[in-house]
Amino acid sequence: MSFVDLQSARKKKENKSFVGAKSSNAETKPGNQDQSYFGSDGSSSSQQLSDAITAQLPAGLEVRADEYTGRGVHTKSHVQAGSVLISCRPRINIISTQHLDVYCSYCCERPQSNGVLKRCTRCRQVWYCNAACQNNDWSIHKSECAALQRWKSHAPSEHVSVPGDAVRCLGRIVWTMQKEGQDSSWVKEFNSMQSHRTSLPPSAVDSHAHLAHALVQYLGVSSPIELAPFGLSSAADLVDLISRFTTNTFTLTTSSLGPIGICVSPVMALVNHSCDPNAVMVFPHSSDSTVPRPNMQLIAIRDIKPNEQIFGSYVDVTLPKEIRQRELQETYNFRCKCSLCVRRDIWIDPRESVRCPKSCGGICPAPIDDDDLCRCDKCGAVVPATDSIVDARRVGQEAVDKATLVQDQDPAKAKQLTSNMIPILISTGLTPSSHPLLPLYRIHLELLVSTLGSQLNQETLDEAIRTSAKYNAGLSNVLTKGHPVRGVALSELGKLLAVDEPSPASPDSNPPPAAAFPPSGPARLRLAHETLVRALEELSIGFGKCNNGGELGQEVRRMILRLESEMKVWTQGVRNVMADTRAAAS
Ligand SMILES: C[S@@+](CC[C@H](N)C(=O)[O-])C[C@H]1O[C@@H](n2cnc3c(N)ncnc32)[C@H](O)[C@@H]1O
Repeated sequence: MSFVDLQSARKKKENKSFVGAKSSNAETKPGNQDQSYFGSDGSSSSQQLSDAITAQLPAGLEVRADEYTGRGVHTKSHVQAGSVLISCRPRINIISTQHLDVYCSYCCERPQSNGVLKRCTRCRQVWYCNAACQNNDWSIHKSECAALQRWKSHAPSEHVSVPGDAVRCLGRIVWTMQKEGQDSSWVKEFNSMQSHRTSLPPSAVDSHAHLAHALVQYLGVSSPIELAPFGLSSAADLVDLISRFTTNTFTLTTSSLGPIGICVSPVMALVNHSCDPNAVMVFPHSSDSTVPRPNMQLIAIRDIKPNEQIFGSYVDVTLPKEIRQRELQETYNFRCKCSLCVRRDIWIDPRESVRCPKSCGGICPAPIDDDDLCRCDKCGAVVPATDSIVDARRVGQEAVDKATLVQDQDPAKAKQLTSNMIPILISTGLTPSSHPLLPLYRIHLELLVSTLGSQLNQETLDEAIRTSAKYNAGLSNVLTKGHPVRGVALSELGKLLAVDEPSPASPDSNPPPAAAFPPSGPARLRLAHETLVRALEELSIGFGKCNNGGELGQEVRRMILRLESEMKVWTQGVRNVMADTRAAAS
């Protein structure tokens, strides 16, 4: 439906207007009392776009709505890849339970070198950098502190002595509402976010009910009337709260994309999803200490034309379409119709591809059913034994699920799963970007890297480098250049290559080092340098040019300089030896 169609549809909706393209126009100015918009499920919603949200949008951006995706953020002018589109401190953030003693619960930073976090002496669950962070957090932690103590006193065992992340985040949302009042801009901002209460899929009803139950317990409320001070006067309000939370929450990450918590930012929540995004949300941790932490940024990873919509991604876009669609439907309640999901041309998705059986260099679609006829895109060769590929992918998916589940508690078991499954999937012809080979490479790499700290040996280091190289090759086929996931993975590969070799191959070893991967000695250093330079290029886009690639970009830059001086020493050493040899011969 076009913008004009939308306006006529709007007229049929009794006097209501929507937040539209002409946001500067008085008729559609955000904050008008009669505003509503068409939700992505086609029903009209009463969410109003709060003035406080539009005030946070930079001048070059505006909110427009369409019938399918609801409101979304559009650019008014040309934007270059690597530009910061929105920068803000999330309104609410919490640190995940397993990281509570690692990251400050106010600024979400790790303590500076040699520093340690300090624990709240009352609840003994939440940690801060210093008294300043604790004071800044106290107005909300005050209620949280009492609730955490109450929860712990009723917990049946030590490992459930802290409520789940979602419940703790919901707690902070409602205590902020209570503290700031029902007419506050926070309540307006929160309530203007999308809710799917009227169209919840059956799969979501149980999880919402479970969350609601845990929240009520956490708040220490024993009757519905006691929810009134939080602005929750009916069960519908409670479902709305949880639906808004589920639909609009972001993962809080480190400067290298490690998940450490969750956060809510109503302005960022206006960004719609695409499986082929032109922007990403990151926490770059730039060196500018004047920026309030945590600092969340929306960054363009492609050049964006004027009037284009900005899309982030809500799910892992390296996953195949079927899995992405399922996750988007279950959590966000929509069927994705992005350019990648509706692609109709003859195109083989690298996420589901196998190598040509005749090794011509082409690829074939991975069979979904035993009787699929799959041909190479270059030479037309037919993929044989499709049933074994279908089976291997199914078992591979099971291995991914199981390895993910046991990765932290039983890494040896997880490694056994990945070590067994990877060669099977390679032998069926899956390409490195194919699912489930790509996530298996990632998990296997994480497991190898985690053992390197305690037992650095050449064999494990080399295996980690080979796995990382495969993982990077896979990512480069499915993610745009400059996507931060690519930058982080490349920097990891560069760092592994730069590790001092515990027992480098001798020049006369068999096979000759020049033919082996990874190379040894100076060739390895050169490759490390080249990889880190490429990583820095990608990080400078994905974590923002003005942030110099964020904290990780700065670390990579320092490593590049160190390698350059190391390589100079090598080169000088070789020159000296040659000069000595010449002198001795003459
Ligand atoms: C974080 S909100 C994004 C802003 C939202 N459109 C609004 O009006 O507030 C997420 C919700 O937006 C809608 N949405 C986001 N991306 C979409 C897409 N590509 N297609 C359809 N609906 C989408 C879905 O309803 C989803 O649950």
